[in-house]
Amino acid sequence: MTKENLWESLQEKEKEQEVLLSFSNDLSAARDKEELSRIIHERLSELFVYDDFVICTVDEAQKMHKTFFHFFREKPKDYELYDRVINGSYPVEDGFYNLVLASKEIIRFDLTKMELPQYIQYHYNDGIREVIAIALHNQKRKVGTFFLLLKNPDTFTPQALRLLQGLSYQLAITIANIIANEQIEKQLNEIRHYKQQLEEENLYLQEERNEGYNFSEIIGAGTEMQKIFRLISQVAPSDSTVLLMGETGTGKELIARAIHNGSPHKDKLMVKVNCATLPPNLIESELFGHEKGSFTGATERRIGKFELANNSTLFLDEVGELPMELQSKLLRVLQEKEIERIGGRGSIKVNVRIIAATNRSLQKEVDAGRFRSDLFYRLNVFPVTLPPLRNRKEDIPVLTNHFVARYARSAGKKINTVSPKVMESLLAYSWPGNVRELEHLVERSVLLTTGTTIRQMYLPAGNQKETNAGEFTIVTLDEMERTYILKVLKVCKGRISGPFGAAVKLGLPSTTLISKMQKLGIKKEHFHDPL
Ligand SMILES: Nc1ncnc2c1ncn2[C@@H]1O[C@H](COP(=O)(O)OP(=O)(O)OP(=O)(O)O)[C@@H](O)[C@H]1O
Repeated sequence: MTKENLWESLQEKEKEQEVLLSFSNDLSAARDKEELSRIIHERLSELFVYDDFVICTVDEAQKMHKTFFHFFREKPKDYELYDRVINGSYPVEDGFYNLVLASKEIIRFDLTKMELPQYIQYHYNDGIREVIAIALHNQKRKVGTFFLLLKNPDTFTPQALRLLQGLSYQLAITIANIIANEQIEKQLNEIRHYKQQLEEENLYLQEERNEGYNFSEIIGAGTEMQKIFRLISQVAPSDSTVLLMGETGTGKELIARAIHNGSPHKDKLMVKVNCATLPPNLIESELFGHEKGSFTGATERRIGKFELANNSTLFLDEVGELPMELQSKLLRVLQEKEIERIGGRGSIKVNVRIIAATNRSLQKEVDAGRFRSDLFYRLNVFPVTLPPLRNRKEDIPVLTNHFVARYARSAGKKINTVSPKVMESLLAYSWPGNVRELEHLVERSVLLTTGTTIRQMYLPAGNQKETNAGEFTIVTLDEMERTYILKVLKVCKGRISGPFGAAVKLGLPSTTLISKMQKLGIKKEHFHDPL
């Protein structure tokens, strides 16, 4: 080599080093695939003539490879086919890919002279005739491959190949970093998901605590409740769906909690949804959750009660109130054991034990066409019907004493019993509101009592059996009015307004009746047909 040639060659090498250095600097700044592709394309176009490029990655076991990024100049004609080919996963050992991966040098493939694997055949059909391929190594690990696709072969000089070889090291490092970043991002998303789940659980627990439930004490010495206890202990340890039926206030929720507490999931939270109190447009989101922006008002992603109850129990209270559309969705979830968040892209597997409760007869609802029969059969796996309090009078004394003790304790009073006369009136009363009504009555009486014995309890009029002809119980005007309105509502089958509604019968505008009902604490469940 002459002095001039040597000098030229040195200058050329120096230029190459410069190009490599600045290219490497650019590459190391790439944070994601898109940025990486933009940098590669901008910089490579300054140096070489090529059509497309593809970066592939190999899996941990070095058995399969797939496309990491494909840069194309012309939009694929058959996008469906393109999508299938590019998103496919292919074995490394195909007589093509393994050659590239094993080689430390750049390999040039003349596609007209060889048998082509499917993913290369696709590019060949698109007019590509030469592939310049290089393996990407990061430290000792093979990360993947880089393919330059050329429609017009032979445009590459030995200098261009050298440059490409030099670039492959930085390229491998960048790709390994991007993959690591993607994994970290994925893990962060999972952590965010669990954090959100924990926050929701926490919030839920606080709400539950505020409601002040006491799960451990279910009173029921009589034969009716003893039968229920036997049923509960049979079903609790299994994962069977339970349908609790019974009038309002008979203790369905209490029993649901007892079943959960006797189940293998007792250490987890039992999640409750009241299907009657949620506005119909929110039930779906409440049950299945929603993604951010999936509807107006969905400012944050929210996981639904089904997801919250994963590997635990979901208590669907007042399930008979579920709108028809939601009934179908619930049925699908129960059958397929997976949910879809509103606005979500995929389904999420859930393992949830269902306890449903209703104070309506679901069979009657099915007959009336208001409840899907297939959902009814799904829920009616293990039905338990709680008896109304009037049919288990033997429990009234012990329940009364239990509530007296509880409310006296919390009021800081030394009340320990009720007078025989009061007990007699409690036993004679028909208890339309069941145990809840008894509980509230005792609570009120405890507050009004000054001595150690409750001597007076103000039972609503109209429901007592006459103990002595000619005797009548004095009640407040509010109680009288409440009982009368309830009676009229029952006669009117729960209709408030309209020509056959209670308002017309009572000679009141329906708005006045509604506000009276609110004032007197009359709720829908008080005048719905009991079972
Ligand atoms: N056997 C019982 N022993 C002690 N307390 C009871 C019993 N049954 C019900 N209660 C109490 O009565 C109240 C009403 O019970 P619960 O909420 O479980 O009834 P429910 O049938 O679910 O009512 P609804 O249908 O109106 O939701 C609760 O405070 C509960 O603790």
